[in-house]
Amino acid sequence: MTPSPGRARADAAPALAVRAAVPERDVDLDVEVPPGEVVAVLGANGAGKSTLLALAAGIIRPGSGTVHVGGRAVADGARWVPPHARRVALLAQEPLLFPHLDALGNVAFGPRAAGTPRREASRRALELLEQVGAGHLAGRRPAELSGGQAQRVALARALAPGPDVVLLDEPLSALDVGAAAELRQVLRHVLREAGRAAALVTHDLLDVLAVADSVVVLEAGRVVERGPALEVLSRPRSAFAARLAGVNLVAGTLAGAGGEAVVRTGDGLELHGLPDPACEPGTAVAATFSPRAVSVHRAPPGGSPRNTVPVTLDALELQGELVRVRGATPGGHRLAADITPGSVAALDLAPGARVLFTVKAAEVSIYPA
Ligand SMILES: Nc1ncnc2c1ncn2[C@@H]1O[C@H](COP(=O)(O)OP(=O)(O)OP(=O)(O)O)[C@@H](O)[C@H]1O
Repeated sequence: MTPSPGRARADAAPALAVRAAVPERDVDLDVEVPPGEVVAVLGANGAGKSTLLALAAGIIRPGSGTVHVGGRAVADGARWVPPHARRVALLAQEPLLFPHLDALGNVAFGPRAAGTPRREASRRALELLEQVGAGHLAGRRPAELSGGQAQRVALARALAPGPDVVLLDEPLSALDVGAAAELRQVLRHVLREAGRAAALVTHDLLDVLAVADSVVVLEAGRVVERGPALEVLSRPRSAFAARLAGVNLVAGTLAGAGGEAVVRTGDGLELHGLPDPACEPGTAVAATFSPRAVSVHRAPPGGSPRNTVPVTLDALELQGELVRVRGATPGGHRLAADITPGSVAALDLAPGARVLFTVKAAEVSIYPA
């Protein structure tokens, strides 16, 4: 797997390495999570995502191959380390907290069971609850927590024993949009920014953008694509990554703020858009917009405040009643527009045509990347 830019040390063992097959599921995987890196695991239903987590967590045994956690073999022909001794933590869709313990007790449970003295375990538990924005909930029992609050506590509990790798199985999918957005930022903070290694199974583009350093895409039990998150999403090769992206995505740096926000790329492309509140000027961001929001022109549209980008077309394909027109900017950013067959004819579009794509700033969403 491509090492993480800057963070993974070439000499450090991967936090997780699964090179294993489960023949009865027709799954044969080769997936690595470098130290300090969050890897998003993507794929359609039945692609093998849960099987990957189950192999890592020790819920199923591989038919052949090996599983390593923090450089230590936890499953191979000769060895089998049970789940509790693997130094992995699993966060599922449902928080599954102990109902009779308060939040602090839930988070301190793992360290206490491992022999940490009570006072030290409580201190550490409170620190983690504060990191996930749940310090004020320390004394509450699970029945007194909202879904989002309970999932924060479950996250703190997963982190408490100091696992080598955190496994997250669609951790936001049971939450409403608002709670999911908040927890997504918490995950970004405690995983990606804190340099904790994790494998995150998700179906959500926003999770990938906010939390993941890199992605692996699974299809029919095999890895079909892997690489840095923005690279895979902006130049998807697998059908699944293309569908997930489903949008135009341009990575760059944020300049300005609010109504004046601009994403600048290294090759001179600028896109005005609406930034997510979590975006900060000067940081890496991704501008996204739907192909349906793009208009195609042969000449610059007069007096328009829209973003205007030169594109050389390389493909036209029918998508329902519209034609998806694809091409690349001079800097190599791949973009798509969905327009009517009538427009395609009127503009005389064909591969090789040089056109201008325009999109209103109000149609461009900017997310932290
Ligand atoms: N308990 C099981 N016994 C046998 N086969 C299974 C079992 N669980 C999953 N499979 C099969 O293994 C393959 C991989 O499934 P897996 O659950 O890992 O996919 P997934 O990507 O997690 O899917 P989803 O997004 O639906 O959760 C599929 O062909 C599935 O039918």
